[in-house]
Amino acid sequence: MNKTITLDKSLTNKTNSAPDSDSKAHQQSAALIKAENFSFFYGSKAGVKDVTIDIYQGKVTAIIGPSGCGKSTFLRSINRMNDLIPNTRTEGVLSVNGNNIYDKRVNLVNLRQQVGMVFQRPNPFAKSIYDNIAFGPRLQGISNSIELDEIVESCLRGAAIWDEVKDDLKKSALALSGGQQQRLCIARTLATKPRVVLMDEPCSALDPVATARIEDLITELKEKYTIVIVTHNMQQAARVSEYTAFFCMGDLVEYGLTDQLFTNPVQKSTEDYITGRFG
Ligand SMILES: Nc1ncnc2c1ncn2[C@@H]1O[C@H](COP(=O)(O)OP(=O)(O)OP(=O)(O)O)[C@@H](O)[C@H]1O
Repeated sequence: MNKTITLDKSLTNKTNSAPDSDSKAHQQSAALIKAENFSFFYGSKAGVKDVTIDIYQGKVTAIIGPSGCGKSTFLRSINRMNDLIPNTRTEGVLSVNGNNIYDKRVNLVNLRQQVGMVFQRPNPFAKSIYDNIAFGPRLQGISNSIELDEIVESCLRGAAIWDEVKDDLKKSALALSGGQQQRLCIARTLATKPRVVLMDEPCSALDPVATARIEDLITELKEKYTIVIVTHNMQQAARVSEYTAFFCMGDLVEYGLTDQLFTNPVQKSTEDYITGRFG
């Protein structure tokens, strides 16, 4: 992943591309993430099977489905977080910006810099607010204090938390509320200048007010980032995403525009899930 990122312009719609009715959105965005017959195995058991999907740049894509259907497995595959689990393997291709991320030559540090991740529970470092944000840039070799100050401010602004913390940058991040901690973690992710932000149920530990702030933030962030969010909350998927992928038992069952998938699903199992008949 040392290559400069350029869009793969040759992408065309194929299985599990979003439907043609969204031609306007297609004109404006290209697939940044592409899975082609991608499977991820834990031992002999597939967590996700034969997934083919185009995920569009600058859009929010929600991944929904019942517990154990492979949502997190697929999400974590996009920045190879699952690599840490022993006895796992993949089949097929998963590419980001035209680069097969499971190619042996991929530099994982670069991959995770370009594909950041926000987890279920906020996980700030036991450091100051400032040092949480400056951590990644410092690792990337930035030591100039003026430059670091600018990065810290712009990332905290980008994550809609600057006004709340600007006078307390030396305070421990652990002293923030849960919702503030999650926005701080989003700011920390932005500090490495990712192209993609993966979010694994980012609001599951938050109250409704903090959840609403994160949802507003997601809507703002999609101007600059491609966001993929796993959520159990279908209302949240409907509120924040343009595209939704419904997984069931490791299969990608249906993928399309969020409005269409929720109002006029093609597959019976999608309809059963979104109407609460199972899951
Ligand atoms: N570390 C692991 N080792 C072995 N099997 C795993 C591991 N993690 C997940 N699995 C299996 O892979 C399948 C998909 O799990 P995954 O966590 O991706 O589902 P999920 O849809 O995200 O579930 P949930 O909504 O409950 O978080 C499940 O059958 C699960 O048991």
